[in-house]
Amino acid sequence: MRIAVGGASGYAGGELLRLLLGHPDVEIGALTAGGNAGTPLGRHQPHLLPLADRVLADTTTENLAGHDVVFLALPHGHSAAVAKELGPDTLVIDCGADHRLVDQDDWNRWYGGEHAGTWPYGLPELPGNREKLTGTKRIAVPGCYPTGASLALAPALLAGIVEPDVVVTSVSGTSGAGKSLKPHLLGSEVMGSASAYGVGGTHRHTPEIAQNLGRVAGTTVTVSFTPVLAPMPRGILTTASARLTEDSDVEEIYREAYADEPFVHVLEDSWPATAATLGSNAVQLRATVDRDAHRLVVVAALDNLTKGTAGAAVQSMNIALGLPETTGLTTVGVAP
Ligand SMILES: NC(=O)C1=CN([C@@H]2O[C@H](COP(=O)(O)OP(=O)(O)OC[C@H]3O[C@@H](n4cnc5c(N)ncnc54)[C@H](OP(=O)(O)O)[C@@H]3O)[C@@H](O)[C@H]2O)C=CC1
Ligand SMILES: CC(=O)N[C@@H](CCC(=O)OP(=O)(O)O)C(=O)O
Repeated sequence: MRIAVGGASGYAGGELLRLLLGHPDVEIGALTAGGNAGTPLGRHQPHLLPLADRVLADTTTENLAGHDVVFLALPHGHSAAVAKELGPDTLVIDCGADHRLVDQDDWNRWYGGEHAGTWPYGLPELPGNREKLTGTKRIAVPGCYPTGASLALAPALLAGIVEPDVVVTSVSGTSGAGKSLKPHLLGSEVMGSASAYGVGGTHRHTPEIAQNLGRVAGTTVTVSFTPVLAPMPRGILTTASARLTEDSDVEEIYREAYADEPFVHVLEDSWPATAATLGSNAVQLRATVDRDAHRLVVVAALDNLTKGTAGAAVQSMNIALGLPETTGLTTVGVAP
């Protein structure tokens, strides 16, 4: 199976290629970029030695056509035009946000411009998603924050044990912001400091989290989401909470919800930490009850570039193509 990666010089593109180099059914075809087209991949992804001499092509439909699978790891708003020109037989996997949202008003408010449509959503662990991914030729990969937040709260909302009004705080590593130069991500700004941003319900992942949880709960879910930037290259640690409507064995609800999921690990003896998930497609999570506050509290850790993007893309590709879901993916992290 020949694959192409649009945006191969970026963080998500690099992680896709790291995983795809270990996928037994994949042959790596075209690799494209924006301004860095014409330069060797090794200059941008020195960890991908087997591909170091490959020269990046321009991100055009012509260069990406003729592959069985095309991954698009491009900035928001750039995937739709490319995807439209790729034939219906090509599996197109968009790591950006262009095809995630269902509601036109949400799209207009949070992104704007023409809405390219909604594709099957690459978070197989949410009810109904795995079936929609099977055999599809178009996949929208979730945002990294919605992955942690949705997996943290879905079992409780599905079981109906919490109010549909949730609070989520997620600490993220800096690679979540992409590779292009951003003054607030300069080492001197980030090192030795954690800082909140997108505060007060202004982050564009808020509607995506609400969309996922609303679908699970069968009712509108209000989401108060705060992202926090931390001085680490990768990883997301999410703390999510909601008021309980009844006394329940939350540990058992979470254990059962994810018992058959190869990539979601419910911890019993320790609390999730990002370091344990680095480079792995695992989400580690644990739920408990804050008895005095009468709230469910869930902590979830994942690698924003693996399960948060590229790993989810490969996992979803496997499902779409009828391959074993775990092919080319690991739950083994890198530590310390
Ligand atoms: N980083 C993360 O944790 C996550 C990222 N994503 C999504 O994945 C996508 C890529 O993100 P990320 O890898 O972090 O971003 P990067 O900035 O690291 O990479 C962007 C890639 O797109 C290319 N590119 C930029 N502008 C253009 C253009 N005008 N035309 C064609 N190619 C272009 C860049 O090429 P060049 O080097 O030439 O500029 C580079 O290869 C985004 O949509 C992002 O939202 C999703 C979930 C998590
Ligand atoms: C730390 C950081 O800046 N993170 C990014 C989220 C990256 C991501 O998941 O997602 P998209 O695919 O939706 O861009 C941000 O807050 O914009």
